[in-house]
Amino acid sequence: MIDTTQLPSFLVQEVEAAYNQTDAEQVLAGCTAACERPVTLRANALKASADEVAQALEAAGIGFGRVPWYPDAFVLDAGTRERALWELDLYREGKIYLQSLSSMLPPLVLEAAAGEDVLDMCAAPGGKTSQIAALTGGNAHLTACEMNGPRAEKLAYNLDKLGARNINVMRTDARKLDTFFSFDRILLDAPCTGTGTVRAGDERAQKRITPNLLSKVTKSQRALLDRALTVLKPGGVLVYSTCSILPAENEDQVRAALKRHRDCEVAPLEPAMFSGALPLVPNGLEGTLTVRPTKEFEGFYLAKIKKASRVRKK
Ligand SMILES: C[S@@+](CC[C@H](N)C(=O)[O-])C[C@H]1O[C@@H](n2cnc3c(N)ncnc32)[C@H](O)[C@@H]1O
Repeated sequence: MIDTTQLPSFLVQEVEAAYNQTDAEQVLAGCTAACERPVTLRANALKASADEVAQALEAAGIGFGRVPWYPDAFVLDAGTRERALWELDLYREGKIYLQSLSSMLPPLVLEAAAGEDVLDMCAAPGGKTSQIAALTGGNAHLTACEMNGPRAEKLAYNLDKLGARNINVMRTDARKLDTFFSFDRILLDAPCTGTGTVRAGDERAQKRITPNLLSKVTKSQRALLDRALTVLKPGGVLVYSTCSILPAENEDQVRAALKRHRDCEVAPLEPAMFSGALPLVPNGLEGTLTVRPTKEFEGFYLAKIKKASRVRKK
Protein backbone atom coordinates (compact mmCIF):
# COMPACT_ATOMS: atom_id res chain seq x y z
CA MET A 1 0.00 0.00 0.00
CA ILE A 2 1.20 3.52 -0.85
CA ASP A 3 1.10 6.18 1.82
CA THR A 4 -0.95 8.92 0.16
CA THR A 5 -1.36 11.04 3.28
CA GLN A 6 1.54 13.28 2.18
CA LEU A 7 -0.11 14.06 -1.18
CA PRO A 8 -2.80 16.69 -1.87
CA SER A 9 -6.11 14.98 -1.11
CA PHE A 10 -7.77 16.42 -4.24
CA LEU A 11 -5.01 14.96 -6.41
CA VAL A 12 -5.42 11.51 -4.83
CA GLN A 13 -9.19 11.67 -5.30
CA GLU A 14 -8.92 12.71 -8.97
CA VAL A 15 -6.25 10.12 -9.83
CA GLU A 16 -8.27 7.33 -8.19
CA ALA A 17 -11.36 8.41 -10.14
CA ALA A 18 -9.53 8.71 -13.49
CA TYR A 19 -7.39 5.54 -13.61
CA ASN A 20 -7.93 1.87 -12.87
CA GLN A 21 -6.59 0.67 -9.53
CA THR A 22 -3.23 -0.59 -10.81
CA ASP A 23 -2.50 2.55 -12.85
CA ALA A 24 -3.67 4.86 -10.05
CA GLU A 25 -1.35 3.11 -7.61
CA GLN A 26 1.58 3.46 -10.00
CA VAL A 27 0.84 7.14 -10.58
CA LEU A 28 0.55 7.89 -6.86
CA ALA A 29 3.68 5.85 -6.12
CA GLY A 30 5.49 8.05 -8.67
CA CYS A 31 4.31 11.20 -6.89
CA THR A 32 5.67 9.89 -3.60
CA ALA A 33 8.99 8.91 -5.24
CA ALA A 34 9.39 12.43 -6.67
CA CYS A 35 11.43 13.58 -3.66
CA GLU A 36 14.32 11.45 -4.92
CA ARG A 37 14.17 12.87 -8.46
CA PRO A 38 17.67 13.69 -9.76
CA VAL A 39 18.72 17.08 -11.12
CA THR A 40 18.50 17.07 -14.91
CA LEU A 41 19.76 19.58 -17.44
CA ARG A 42 19.97 20.29 -21.12
CA ALA A 43 23.14 21.18 -23.00
CA ASN A 44 22.29 24.44 -24.75
CA ALA A 45 23.35 23.73 -28.33
CA LEU A 46 23.26 27.48 -29.11
CA LYS A 47 26.36 27.86 -26.94
CA ALA A 48 27.90 24.45 -26.25
CA SER A 49 27.94 20.92 -27.58
CA ALA A 50 26.87 17.97 -25.42
CA ASP A 51 30.51 16.78 -25.52
CA GLU A 52 31.74 20.10 -24.13
CA VAL A 53 29.16 19.93 -21.34
CA ALA A 54 30.08 16.31 -20.54
CA GLN A 55 33.77 17.21 -20.31
CA ALA A 56 33.13 20.22 -18.07
CA LEU A 57 30.90 18.18 -15.72
CA GLU A 58 33.55 15.45 -15.53
CA ALA A 59 36.24 18.06 -14.81
CA ALA A 60 34.09 19.41 -11.97
CA GLY A 61 33.68 15.91 -10.55
CA ILE A 62 29.93 15.83 -11.25
CA GLY A 63 28.75 12.38 -12.28
CA PHE A 64 25.90 11.99 -14.76
CA GLY A 65 23.96 9.60 -16.97
CA ARG A 66 22.40 10.09 -20.42
CA VAL A 67 19.06 9.12 -22.00
CA PRO A 68 18.70 7.19 -25.26
CA TRP A 69 16.20 9.64 -26.81
CA TYR A 70 18.01 12.99 -26.58
CA PRO A 71 21.79 13.48 -26.68
CA ASP A 72 21.56 16.93 -25.08
CA ALA A 73 19.89 15.63 -21.87
CA PHE A 74 21.95 14.94 -18.74
CA VAL A 75 20.77 13.20 -15.55
CA LEU A 76 23.05 14.05 -12.64
CA ASP A 77 23.99 11.32 -10.18
CA ALA A 78 21.67 10.82 -7.20
CA GLY A 79 22.38 13.23 -4.38
CA THR A 80 23.89 15.97 -6.64
CA ARG A 81 22.28 19.29 -5.82
CA GLU A 82 21.54 22.16 -8.21
CA ARG A 83 23.89 24.34 -6.21
CA ALA A 84 26.81 22.17 -7.36
CA LEU A 85 26.28 23.77 -10.79
CA TRP A 86 25.88 27.40 -9.77
CA GLU A 87 29.60 28.17 -9.63
CA LEU A 88 30.43 26.51 -12.95
CA ASP A 89 31.22 28.66 -16.01
CA LEU A 90 28.88 26.34 -17.91
CA TYR A 91 25.99 27.56 -15.81
CA ARG A 92 26.99 31.23 -15.62
CA GLU A 93 27.52 31.45 -19.37
CA GLY A 94 24.20 29.84 -20.29
CA LYS A 95 25.74 26.71 -21.78
CA ILE A 96 23.33 24.55 -19.79
CA TYR A 97 19.71 24.95 -18.70
CA LEU A 98 18.17 23.13 -15.77
CA GLN A 99 15.12 21.39 -17.18
CA SER A 100 13.14 18.31 -16.26
CA LEU A 101 13.32 15.35 -18.65
CA SER A 102 9.58 15.50 -19.29
CA SER A 103 9.69 19.17 -20.22
CA MET A 104 12.31 18.43 -22.89
CA LEU A 105 9.75 16.36 -24.80
CA PRO A 106 7.41 18.96 -26.41
CA PRO A 107 10.07 20.80 -28.47
CA LEU A 108 11.32 17.42 -29.76
CA VAL A 109 7.82 16.43 -30.81
CA LEU A 110 7.17 19.85 -32.37
CA GLU A 111 9.91 19.20 -34.96
CA ALA A 112 10.18 22.85 -35.97
CA ALA A 113 12.51 23.61 -38.87
CA ALA A 114 14.65 26.58 -39.85
CA GLY A 115 12.64 29.23 -41.69
CA GLU A 116 9.27 28.28 -40.18
CA ASP A 117 7.01 30.66 -38.26
CA VAL A 118 6.83 29.18 -34.75
CA LEU A 119 4.75 30.33 -31.77
CA ASP A 120 5.42 29.37 -28.15
CA MET A 121 2.13 30.48 -26.64
CA CYS A 122 2.84 30.27 -22.90
CA ALA A 123 6.56 30.66 -22.82
CA ALA A 124 8.02 31.82 -19.47
CA PRO A 125 10.53 31.12 -18.08
CA GLY A 126 11.66 30.02 -21.55
CA GLY A 127 13.05 26.50 -21.24
CA LYS A 128 11.11 25.24 -24.23
CA THR A 129 11.43 28.43 -26.31
CA SER A 130 15.21 28.26 -26.00
CA GLN A 131 15.16 24.54 -26.76
CA ILE A 132 13.18 25.19 -29.96
CA ALA A 133 15.71 27.88 -30.86
CA ALA A 134 18.54 25.40 -30.24
CA LEU A 135 16.87 22.64 -32.24
CA THR A 136 16.41 24.97 -35.21
CA GLY A 137 19.95 26.38 -34.99
CA GLY A 138 18.45 29.77 -34.16
CA ASN A 139 16.96 29.94 -37.65
CA ALA A 140 13.20 29.66 -37.03
CA HIS A 141 11.05 32.80 -36.80
CA LEU A 142 10.09 32.43 -33.16
CA THR A 143 7.40 34.34 -31.26
CA ALA A 144 7.13 33.77 -27.50
CA CYS A 145 4.02 34.95 -25.62
CA GLU A 146 3.73 35.39 -21.88
CA MET A 147 0.88 37.08 -20.06
CA ASN A 148 2.52 37.65 -16.68
CA GLY A 149 4.76 40.76 -16.55
CA PRO A 150 7.56 39.59 -14.21
CA ARG A 151 7.58 36.19 -15.90
CA ALA A 152 7.84 37.86 -19.34
CA GLU A 153 10.91 39.73 -18.03
CA LYS A 154 12.42 36.49 -16.79
CA LEU A 155 11.72 34.96 -20.21
CA ALA A 156 13.55 37.78 -22.00
CA TYR A 157 16.46 37.51 -19.52
CA ASN A 158 16.78 33.74 -19.98
CA LEU A 159 16.60 33.93 -23.78
CA ASP A 160 19.37 36.52 -23.77
CA LYS A 161 21.52 34.48 -21.37
CA LEU A 162 21.04 31.35 -23.48
CA GLY A 163 21.94 33.17 -26.71
CA ALA A 164 18.49 32.69 -28.25
CA ARG A 165 18.38 35.81 -30.40
CA ASN A 166 15.80 37.39 -32.69
CA ILE A 167 12.84 36.05 -30.76
CA ASN A 168 9.77 38.22 -30.70
CA VAL A 169 8.78 38.25 -27.00
CA MET A 170 5.20 39.45 -26.58
CA ARG A 171 3.78 40.26 -23.18
CA THR A 172 0.21 39.40 -23.99
CA ASP A 173 -2.75 37.18 -23.17
CA ALA A 174 -2.39 34.51 -25.84
CA ARG A 175 -6.12 33.80 -25.68
CA LYS A 176 -6.54 37.16 -27.40
CA LEU A 177 -3.71 36.85 -29.89
CA ASP A 178 -4.61 38.76 -33.04
CA THR A 179 -5.94 36.38 -35.67
CA PHE A 180 -3.94 38.43 -38.17
CA PHE A 181 -0.98 36.24 -37.07
CA SER A 182 -0.49 32.71 -38.41
CA PHE A 183 2.08 30.02 -37.66
CA ASP A 184 3.47 26.81 -39.16
CA ARG A 185 4.08 25.31 -35.71
CA ILE A 186 2.70 26.17 -32.29
CA LEU A 187 3.68 24.92 -28.87
CA LEU A 188 0.94 25.33 -26.28
CA ASP A 189 2.55 24.36 -22.97
CA ALA A 190 -0.56 25.26 -21.08
CA PRO A 191 -1.02 26.64 -17.57
CA CYS A 192 -2.19 23.66 -15.52
CA THR A 193 -2.63 22.25 -12.01
CA GLY A 194 0.94 20.93 -12.02
CA THR A 195 -0.26 17.62 -10.59
CA GLY A 196 2.53 15.81 -12.45
CA THR A 197 5.20 17.73 -10.54
CA VAL A 198 3.87 17.31 -7.00
CA ARG A 199 6.28 16.01 -4.37
CA ALA A 200 4.98 14.24 -1.28
CA GLY A 201 4.93 16.44 1.79
CA ASP A 202 4.66 19.74 -0.14
CA GLU A 203 2.20 21.74 1.94
CA ARG A 204 1.87 24.47 -0.67
CA ALA A 205 0.71 21.89 -3.23
CA GLN A 206 -1.91 20.67 -0.75
CA LYS A 207 -3.33 24.21 -0.58
CA ARG A 208 -2.92 24.98 -4.29
CA ILE A 209 -4.38 21.86 -5.91
CA THR A 210 -8.11 22.35 -5.47
CA PRO A 211 -11.31 21.98 -7.52
CA ASN A 212 -11.22 25.76 -7.93
CA LEU A 213 -7.77 25.69 -9.57
CA LEU A 214 -8.81 22.82 -11.85
CA SER A 215 -11.88 24.73 -12.97
CA LYS A 216 -9.83 27.90 -13.60
CA VAL A 217 -7.07 26.22 -15.62
CA THR A 218 -9.40 24.07 -17.71
CA LYS A 219 -11.28 27.22 -18.82
CA SER A 220 -8.01 28.84 -19.79
CA GLN A 221 -6.74 25.69 -21.58
CA ARG A 222 -9.92 25.56 -23.64
CA ALA A 223 -9.62 29.19 -24.73
CA LEU A 224 -5.90 28.83 -25.48
CA LEU A 225 -6.50 25.70 -27.57
CA ASP A 226 -9.21 27.48 -29.54
CA ARG A 227 -6.95 30.42 -30.30
CA ALA A 228 -4.01 28.15 -31.13
CA LEU A 229 -6.03 26.11 -33.62
CA THR A 230 -7.33 29.35 -35.15
CA VAL A 231 -3.91 30.92 -35.75
CA LEU A 232 -2.40 27.62 -36.98
CA LYS A 233 -1.78 27.69 -40.74
CA PRO A 234 -3.44 25.02 -42.90
CA GLY A 235 -1.12 22.01 -42.81
CA GLY A 236 0.40 23.33 -39.57
CA VAL A 237 1.20 21.43 -36.39
CA LEU A 238 0.28 22.17 -32.77
CA VAL A 239 1.82 20.45 -29.77
CA TYR A 240 -0.29 20.65 -26.63
CA SER A 241 1.39 19.78 -23.34
CA THR A 242 0.77 20.03 -19.62
CA CYS A 243 2.60 18.90 -16.51
CA SER A 244 -0.67 17.47 -15.25
CA ILE A 245 -1.80 13.87 -14.96
CA LEU A 246 -5.51 14.67 -14.88
CA PRO A 247 -7.53 13.72 -18.00
CA ALA A 248 -9.68 16.85 -17.61
CA GLU A 249 -6.64 18.96 -18.56
CA ASN A 250 -5.25 16.53 -21.11
CA GLU A 251 -7.05 14.10 -23.39
CA ASP A 252 -10.50 15.50 -22.49
CA GLN A 253 -9.36 18.98 -23.57
CA VAL A 254 -7.86 17.74 -26.82
CA ARG A 255 -10.84 15.54 -27.70
CA ALA A 256 -13.25 18.45 -27.11
CA ALA A 257 -11.07 20.87 -29.09
CA LEU A 258 -11.01 18.49 -32.06
CA LYS A 259 -14.81 18.42 -32.01
CA ARG A 260 -14.86 22.22 -32.23
CA HIS A 261 -12.15 22.33 -34.93
CA ARG A 262 -13.17 19.69 -37.46
CA ASP A 263 -10.23 20.51 -39.75
CA CYS A 264 -7.77 19.24 -37.13
CA GLU A 265 -6.80 15.72 -36.05
CA VAL A 266 -4.35 13.89 -33.79
CA ALA A 267 -0.98 13.18 -35.40
CA PRO A 268 -0.14 9.99 -33.51
CA LEU A 269 2.88 9.95 -31.19
CA GLU A 270 4.63 6.61 -30.89
CA PRO A 271 6.50 5.56 -27.71
CA ALA A 272 9.19 4.20 -30.06
CA MET A 273 10.09 7.82 -30.93
CA PHE A 274 11.64 7.90 -27.46
CA SER A 275 13.29 4.48 -27.73
CA GLY A 276 10.42 3.07 -25.65
CA ALA A 277 12.09 4.71 -22.63
CA LEU A 278 9.18 6.83 -21.37
CA PRO A 279 7.18 5.56 -18.39
CA LEU A 280 3.66 5.81 -19.81
CA VAL A 281 0.23 5.32 -18.35
CA PRO A 282 -2.67 4.52 -20.72
CA ASN A 283 -4.94 7.48 -21.46
CA GLY A 284 -8.27 7.79 -23.23
CA LEU A 285 -7.05 9.32 -26.52
CA GLU A 286 -5.05 7.13 -28.83
CA GLY A 287 -1.90 8.68 -30.28
CA THR A 288 -1.34 11.01 -27.31
CA LEU A 289 1.03 10.23 -24.45
CA THR A 290 0.69 10.54 -20.68
CA VAL A 291 4.03 10.18 -18.92
CA ARG A 292 3.47 8.95 -15.39
CA PRO A 293 5.48 10.46 -12.58
CA THR A 294 8.45 8.33 -11.55
CA LYS A 295 11.73 8.81 -9.77
CA GLU A 296 13.18 10.25 -13.03
CA PHE A 297 10.20 11.78 -14.83
CA GLU A 298 7.60 14.36 -13.92
CA GLY A 299 4.05 13.46 -14.87
CA PHE A 300 3.33 15.04 -18.24
CA TYR A 301 0.93 14.99 -21.18
CA LEU A 302 1.73 15.42 -24.88
CA ALA A 303 -0.53 15.62 -27.91
CA LYS A 304 0.35 16.53 -31.48
CA ILE A 305 -2.41 17.94 -33.67
CA LYS A 306 -2.32 18.57 -37.38
CA LYS A 307 -4.53 20.97 -39.29
CA ALA A 308 -5.68 19.85 -42.73
CA SER A 309 -4.03 21.51 -45.71
CA ARG A 310 -6.29 23.76 -47.74
CA VAL A 311 -7.91 21.82 -50.58
CA ARG A 312 -7.32 23.55 -53.90
CA LYS A 313 -10.49 24.09 -55.88
CA LYS A 314 -10.15 23.14 -59.55
C1 LIG B 1 3.55 25.82 -17.84
S1 LIG B 1 4.14 27.44 -17.79
C2 LIG B 1 5.12 27.52 -19.24
C3 LIG B 1 6.51 26.98 -19.08
C4 LIG B 1 7.36 27.28 -20.30
N1 LIG B 1 6.76 26.73 -21.50
C5 LIG B 1 8.78 26.73 -20.19
O1 LIG B 1 9.07 25.66 -20.73
O2 LIG B 1 9.61 27.40 -19.57
C6 LIG B 1 2.73 28.35 -18.29
C7 LIG B 1 3.00 29.82 -18.50
O3 LIG B 1 1.86 30.37 -19.18
C8 LIG B 1 1.61 31.66 -18.71
N2 LIG B 1 0.21 31.94 -19.08
C9 LIG B 1 -0.91 31.55 -18.46
N3 LIG B 1 -2.00 31.96 -19.14
C10 LIG B 1 -1.53 32.62 -20.23
C11 LIG B 1 -2.18 33.29 -21.31
N4 LIG B 1 -3.51 33.35 -21.39
N5 LIG B 1 -1.40 33.88 -22.25
C12 LIG B 1 -0.05 33.83 -22.17
N6 LIG B 1 0.61 33.21 -21.15
C13 LIG B 1 -0.12 32.62 -20.20
C14 LIG B 1 1.91 31.56 -17.23
O4 LIG B 1 2.14 32.83 -16.67
C15 LIG B 1 3.13 30.65 -17.23
O5 LIG B 1 4.31 31.40 -17.28
